Amino acid sequence: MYKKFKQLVRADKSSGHVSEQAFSAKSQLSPEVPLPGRSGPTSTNKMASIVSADEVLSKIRDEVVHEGHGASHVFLIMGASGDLAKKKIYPTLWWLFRDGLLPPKTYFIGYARSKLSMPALQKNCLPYMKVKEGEEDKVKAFFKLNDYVAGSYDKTEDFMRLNKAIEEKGSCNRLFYLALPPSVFETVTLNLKAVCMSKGDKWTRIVVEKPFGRDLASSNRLSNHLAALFKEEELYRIDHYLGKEMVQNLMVLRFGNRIFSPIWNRDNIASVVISFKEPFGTQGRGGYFDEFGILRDVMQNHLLQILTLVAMEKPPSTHAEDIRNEKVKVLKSIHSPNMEDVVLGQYVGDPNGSGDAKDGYLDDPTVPKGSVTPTFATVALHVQNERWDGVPFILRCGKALNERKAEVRVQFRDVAGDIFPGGEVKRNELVIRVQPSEAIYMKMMAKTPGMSINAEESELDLTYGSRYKDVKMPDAYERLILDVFMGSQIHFVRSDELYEAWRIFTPLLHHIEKEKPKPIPYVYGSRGPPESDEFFKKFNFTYSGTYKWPHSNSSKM
Ligand SMILES: NC(=O)C1=CN([C@@H]2O[C@H](COP(=O)(O)OP(=O)(O)OC[C@H]3O[C@@H](n4cnc5c(N)ncnc54)[C@H](OP(=O)(O)O)[C@@H]3O)[C@@H](O)[C@H]2O)C=CC1
Ligand SMILES: O=C1O[C@H](COP(=O)(O)O)[C@@H](O)[C@H](O)[C@H]1O
Repeated sequence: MYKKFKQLVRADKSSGHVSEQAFSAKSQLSPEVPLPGRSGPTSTNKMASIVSADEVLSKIRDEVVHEGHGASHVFLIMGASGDLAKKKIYPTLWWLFRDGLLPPKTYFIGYARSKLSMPALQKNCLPYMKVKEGEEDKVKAFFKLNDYVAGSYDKTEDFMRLNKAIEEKGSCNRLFYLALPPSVFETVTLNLKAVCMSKGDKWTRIVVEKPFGRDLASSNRLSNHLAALFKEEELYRIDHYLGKEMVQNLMVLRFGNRIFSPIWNRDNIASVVISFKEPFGTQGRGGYFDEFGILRDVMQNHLLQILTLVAMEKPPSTHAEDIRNEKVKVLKSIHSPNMEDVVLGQYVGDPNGSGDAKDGYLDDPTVPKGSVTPTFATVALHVQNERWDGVPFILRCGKALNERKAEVRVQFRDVAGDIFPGGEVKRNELVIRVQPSEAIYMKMMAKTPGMSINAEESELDLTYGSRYKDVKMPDAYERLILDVFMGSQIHFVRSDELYEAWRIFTPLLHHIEKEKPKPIPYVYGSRGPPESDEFFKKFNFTYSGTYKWPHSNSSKM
């Protein structure tokens, strides 16, 4: 029955196979879904021109809550019994509800195979919801709006029951969050399309979580499947890094400041480093991780998305399609890296460490014996266009490292004709710290205060913790889920972006899988393999180690 249904939908869409070009043409044509009560691009521009999180939140209240035309919304959590649902999705919905950011008539329905009662589901989620004292009544009110339907992922009758539960809420917009394993993805989406779509003037939006395939072919299969069922503007592919404050800030920083545009190019920038570091290993989830490895888990999506925002040309507007068109152009200018552009590592236990740190990746009982899956990778990508030719973009990510950190480091070229004796002049570096403790700082030379005329390293510093003391910084999922309510796709991945991301990484991934190069061992809690630092030098990133920041506890701010 599913096959037949799929064929029918495909037949409807002429060829049934949606090519890369077709994706691209279609998404370039389709305008962004407008905010409730407003026309598309204008409203989106308005949102993007606001900088502070507080302003954004109050604007959202205006736009979504008060201009929601009184429409009912049902938020469906598909896979409601799972890890993502309990740790991220339910807590996020609760925070949005608590802060009054959701449209007034929003209901929540969880769906999964487990025969759970609502109190049992509530018990699973509560530990992650950070309910504060005094919020007990509100949390009760939140759960009163929640229902749970148990059903299979492949029986249409079960989806009919789900549809009935939705219909009991009246005519409503429907937002399906697919917090599901890839194995049930196809049958669930087929059933949703068959029996659970909204009717009349109400919309249906589908939020899709990664993994979006595991290489170009599987990702294309998934994209074609989804394109046969839903319109691109109904699909929201989440990359939660696009919901982070400092990642969203990249556009404003680059295009809202006159000082950066003239220097943002190969004439002035020596190299760009985009880093992700985590201080813990696979924590017993190595079985899952081993199927993907760090390149698929973090680099191909989060770090590459950040790269596109650093490297893209200025879009004509902040309309989602204009931004995503520019991001795709950057990706199209990147060739696949080969093994000379790569350092791979795998963590080993630290005999002197405590707790988890004693165990290496291969000590995780869920990891296959002798696995060569990398838990650390440094890759140099080259954006071969007029702006960036010759500027390496060094992407680096790893688990079980010495700290939690995500940052972008734009290192400028050496000052020409240095007049200061003793080699004191160091390269400028613009650092955008994504997490923890958001900050933007420019490492720069200044005269040593006092009688001397020496130059010394100092900084221009925008530390969010001190500059925006009372601003509540929303979590990435809060922003992104609200975006879905509002119909804004700016911070979601379009199908052609996904295509290009896999095109870049698939040859390398296949090579690694075939040749099984042994990753370089690095000790749990270290900075990764020393070879990665050598690699940085080779790709024109100069580390002097001389810069000193006066506040010793800066990274804890
Ligand atoms: N607003 C704020 O909060 C500000 C905070 N600071 C803080 O000051 C401190 C120093 O600033 P930062 O810009 O990091 O200064 P540095 O240029 O000294 O960079 C230090 C970082 O360089 C990396 N590194 C170490 N050895 C090498 C190597 N051989 N090759 C390449 N990279 C290497 C390390 O990070 P990795 O292990 O990731 O490679 C290290 O953390 C940081 O803690 C920073 O957060 C500074 C300015 C403003
Ligand atoms: O997507 C993923 O991201 C998390 C890190 O997210 P963060 O917001 O905590 O930085 C990572 O732990 C996980 O392996 C990866 O799949």
